[in-house]
Amino acid sequence: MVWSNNCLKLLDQTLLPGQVEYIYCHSWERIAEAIKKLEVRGAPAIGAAAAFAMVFGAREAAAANSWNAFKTALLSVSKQLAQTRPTAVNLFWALKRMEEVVERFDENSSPGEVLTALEQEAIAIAEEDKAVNQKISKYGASLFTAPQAVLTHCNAGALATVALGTALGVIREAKAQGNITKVFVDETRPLLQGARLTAWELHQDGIPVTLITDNTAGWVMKNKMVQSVIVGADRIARNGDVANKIGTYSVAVLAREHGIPFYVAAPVSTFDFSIKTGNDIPIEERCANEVKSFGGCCIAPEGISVFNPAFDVTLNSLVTAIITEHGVLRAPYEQAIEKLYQISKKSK
Ligand SMILES: CSC[C@H]1O[C@H](OP(=O)(O)O)[C@H](O)[C@@H]1O
Repeated sequence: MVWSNNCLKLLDQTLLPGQVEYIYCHSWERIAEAIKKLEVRGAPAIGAAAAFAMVFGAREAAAANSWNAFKTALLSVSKQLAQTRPTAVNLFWALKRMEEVVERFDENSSPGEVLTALEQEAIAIAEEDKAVNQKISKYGASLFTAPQAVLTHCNAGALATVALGTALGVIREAKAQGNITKVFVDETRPLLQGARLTAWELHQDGIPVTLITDNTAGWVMKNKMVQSVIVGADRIARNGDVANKIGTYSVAVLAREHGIPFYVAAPVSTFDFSIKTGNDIPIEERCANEVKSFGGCCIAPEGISVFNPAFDVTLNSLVTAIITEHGVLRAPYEQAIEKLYQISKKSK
């Protein structure tokens, strides 16, 4: 994503890999639509996009005739952005950061001052994500100490973040260090973020990719074709339970069964310090048609019921390590995440 000349330029991820086309957003409503339609997706990317949406929202709200009316109008925009997708906590983390900027001002502040501060905060959120992913990549690569094949699920790459990616950032760094021989990519039904996005990203980088169907992951592990698994995350609870794309839990159970390490790469902004366990993570359910059709063709009988959760929750007991910008966390996760929480508070 690129912010320039009062426009947020987004790569339309619904058209990849066949078409590389951009969306030029000049309003908070267009960004909200892009998040809902997964034209922009991935927890950190959603957060950064929402931050820029708040910049547009503030400019619209600045037409209000009082400070309180401005704040009320902007809060309304924030609430509507919060309705776009429920699981990725980065969305709410970014909205909160933008709202906190407004609290630094009052009715005596000039509108220009407030708008400039909000734009600077959105830019900071985007720039921080790039730096955070570089740190995650370095810490994560330290776990790959010998050449190996790795499996990943969904897309936690540059497309899911502002740049570089979380899980794919680790894979890129480990590859640069000579420790990734091949990446097995789960296609990731129903929206195929793995086949369409991760395979595209890694292929562009010249990293050897082998695409598999989601139900091949177990057989790949059983046949010792991979030595590790790494995925991203959308929300991590204080006990280390991890919400991620549907199918992640199954991969984690298979990895445990086959004695393969299961790594999660995620920034502090993906931790929800307000919830104790994964039971409290809201799981987005999406429309039935995403499952009942494929490429515009009906693949199931009309009238049948569909259960289409976009995420699942991997229990902390199945997670070998969580890679963050402050280092690698290991069990017991309650203590490790409490330390992370203290570090994150100090770094504010
Ligand atoms: C680096 S966060 C990526 C995370 O987000 C994806 O979900 P979606 O494509 O629905 O936004 C998936 O869970 C990825 O692991």
